[in-house]
Amino acid sequence: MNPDILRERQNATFDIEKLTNILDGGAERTNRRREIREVLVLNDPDFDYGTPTSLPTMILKLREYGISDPVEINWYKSMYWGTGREALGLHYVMFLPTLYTQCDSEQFNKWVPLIIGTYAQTEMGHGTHLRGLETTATFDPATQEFVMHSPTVTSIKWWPGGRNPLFLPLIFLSIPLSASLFDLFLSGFALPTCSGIVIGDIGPKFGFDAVDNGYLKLEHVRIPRENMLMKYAQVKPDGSYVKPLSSKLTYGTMVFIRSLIVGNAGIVLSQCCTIAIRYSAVRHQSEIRAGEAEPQILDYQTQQHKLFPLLATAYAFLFAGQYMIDTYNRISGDINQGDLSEMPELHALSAGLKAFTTWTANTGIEVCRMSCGGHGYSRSSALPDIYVEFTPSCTYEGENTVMMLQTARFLMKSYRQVQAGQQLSGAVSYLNKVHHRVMAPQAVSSQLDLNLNTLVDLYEIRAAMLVELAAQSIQQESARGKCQEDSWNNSTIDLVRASDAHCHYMVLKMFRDKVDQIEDPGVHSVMSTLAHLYAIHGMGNFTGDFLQAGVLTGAQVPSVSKCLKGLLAEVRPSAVLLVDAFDHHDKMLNSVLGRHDGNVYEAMFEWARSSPLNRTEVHESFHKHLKPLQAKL
Ligand SMILES: CCCCCCCCCC/C=C\CCC/C=C/C(=O)SCCNC(=O)CCNC(=O)[C@H](O)C(C)(C)COP(=O)(O)OP(=O)(O)OC[C@H]1O[C@@H](n2cnc3c(N)ncnc32)[C@H](O)[C@@H]1OP(=O)(O)O
Ligand SMILES: Cc1cc2nc3c(=O)[nH]c(=O)nc-3n(C[C@H](O)[C@H](O)[C@H](O)COP(=O)(O)OP(=O)(O)OC[C@H]3O[C@@H](n4cnc5c(N)ncnc54)[C@H](O)[C@@H]3O)c2cc1C
Repeated sequence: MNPDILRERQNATFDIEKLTNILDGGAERTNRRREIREVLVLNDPDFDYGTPTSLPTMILKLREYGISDPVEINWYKSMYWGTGREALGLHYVMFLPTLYTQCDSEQFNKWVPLIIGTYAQTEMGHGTHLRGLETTATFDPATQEFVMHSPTVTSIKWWPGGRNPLFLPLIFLSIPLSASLFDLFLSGFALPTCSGIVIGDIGPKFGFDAVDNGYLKLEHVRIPRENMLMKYAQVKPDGSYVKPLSSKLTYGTMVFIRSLIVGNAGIVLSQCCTIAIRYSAVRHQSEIRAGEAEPQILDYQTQQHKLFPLLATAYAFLFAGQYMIDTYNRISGDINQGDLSEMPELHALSAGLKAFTTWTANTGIEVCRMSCGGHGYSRSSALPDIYVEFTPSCTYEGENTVMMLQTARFLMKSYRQVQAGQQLSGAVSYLNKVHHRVMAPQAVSSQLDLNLNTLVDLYEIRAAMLVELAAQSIQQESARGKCQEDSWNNSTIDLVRASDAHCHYMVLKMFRDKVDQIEDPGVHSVMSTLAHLYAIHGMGNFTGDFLQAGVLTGAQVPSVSKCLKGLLAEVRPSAVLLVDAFDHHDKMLNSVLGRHDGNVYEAMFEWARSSPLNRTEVHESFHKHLKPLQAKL
């Protein structure tokens, strides 16, 4: 083991295993995750990663082991495929959940065990604006079929991932009866027997190469009436339409996957922090004091300032992901029982946190890559591949700006309710104080109050102020004679800013609540330090907001920076131990820089030598192209 990394692991001030258990949701979950990793994947003689049979093997193994929980599927897949994506991601996280949540019992029993599918909602002309989707599904009572049709070039289904060229069970969103409502259809076409279908691949992408994203054009293709997913809405044999309790129930799968993406952003950021911090512990470069040995780059304050706030953010997002999934499971359980009262809040929370966490993690991956210098740009670091695979999460499953505006819609509605004298509960209950003006900033002392509860209060006041400012912008636009829609559009910068601040407050609050639950003194101490770092770092990035909210004075601003530097120094001794607690297996990370043993250079040389370009002393292209050319010169 590299001596630097060995030294970093001595004198631990907290129990790493206990922290890993907290991240997994308990010791039993840690044991189960490791069982899946060690027994069901690594020590499985059929484990054949990287071969053409990998995908079918994985599917059959998941079924053989009876793994159906989304988190356990993700544990298995991420061990099997490492940090990359694979062609069946969409099947597990969108196609199957749609069948689970939108099929009636007969359809469920008929389809779920049997098929692999994709989710074809987006069209060439519309990905965000679902009410603008153009694909039609027209019911023909004479034949008891729906006629599926792509009326325009912009209605061609575009992007469905994992498009299987031969058999095409897919979930469709189409406009069967009226522009405002659309429903889900399962359309199983066996190509090429089924005429009226034009299918293909949309071509090379920025990345996501393991997933074949396709296109699908339908020309009056007929499917049985029974293929409409009929849990919430039905078309009867006589053609009568039974509307769902809410038209937004059709959107349920997107809420589910957005809820998963929150935790996934934490996982991906934790992978990158593991790579960058372990590498920064073994990389020596330049000098701090003339004549002395080159220091570990982790001892540079700027390197700590790049990485330690991201380390704190990774923990914050992992805890937010746990909260999001628990909230999703609770509310979707209520929805299943017909209680839709909290559906709007679930939508607003999942949409906002999906955007907030993916935007932050997306930027953070690049900071981790650049903090590793040239070796960070090598594919051997795994950081370029992680970035390329993660960055579309800011676009898919709800484009982030649009998602933030959905959260803003909920915040504005909540603000209006408070103005009308209603008492709010849940995540927006802090807006009650705005109405009663108890949001007045506390007496701000000359010293920065570092109590975590106080910091959460300051973030709450900041969010409330920005919500109020956005609402006032809309009111001012209306007062200028603008219609409601234009008043909204002319305030969308403020609205996104308010949603961002609301999510930031929510994430810090979840972090603080999780720290409060930690009983082990050592783990509590180090997690409390990270939560403080997360809060103070955000205060440094958004100082203007806190000044504008009156919860920070100009005189206190220097102490924010001073406090931040102190917290960076406090984290430094535990940095490697804190990434060890993420418990990412070398085989999954697949990173020369992030190896657990820290033996980076030896592994990098071996990695380079294994490159296909180094198979022969002189590359064949020399003999094929250059040598004949030289002979002519
Ligand atoms: C730990 C385990 C980890 C597992 C790993 C998971 C990681 C993930 C890996 C990646 C997986 C797969 C690869 C990705 C493949 C990508 C697939 C896709 O992208 S599928 C397509 C996704 N498309 C979208 O998300 C479309 C976005 N657009 C919309 O959702 C809507 O058009 C919207 C919400 C923008 C607008 O809808 P609409 O116009 O109908 O509504 P209004 O804005 O007019 O609002 C009216 C009213 O409705 C409420 N509303 C809207 N949506 C919802 C909802 N979903 N639920 C509840 N309520 C909703 C809205 O709030 C308004 O309410 P009101 O009271 O009137 O204000
Ligand atoms: C890797 C990848 C995989 C995908 N897989 C699938 C899949 O399997 N199945 C599927 O159905 N789809 C899939 N998609 C499509 C994806 O869901 C859409 O790209 C996404 O919903 C964004 O919609 P759009 O492309 O129409 O972007 P647009 O909405 O056109 O966004 C373009 C710009 O317009 C802005 N904008 C749009 N509306 C508003 C508004 N109301 N207010 C302010 N600004 C606005 C956006 O903020 C953005 O800046 C995938 C996409 C990617 C990148």
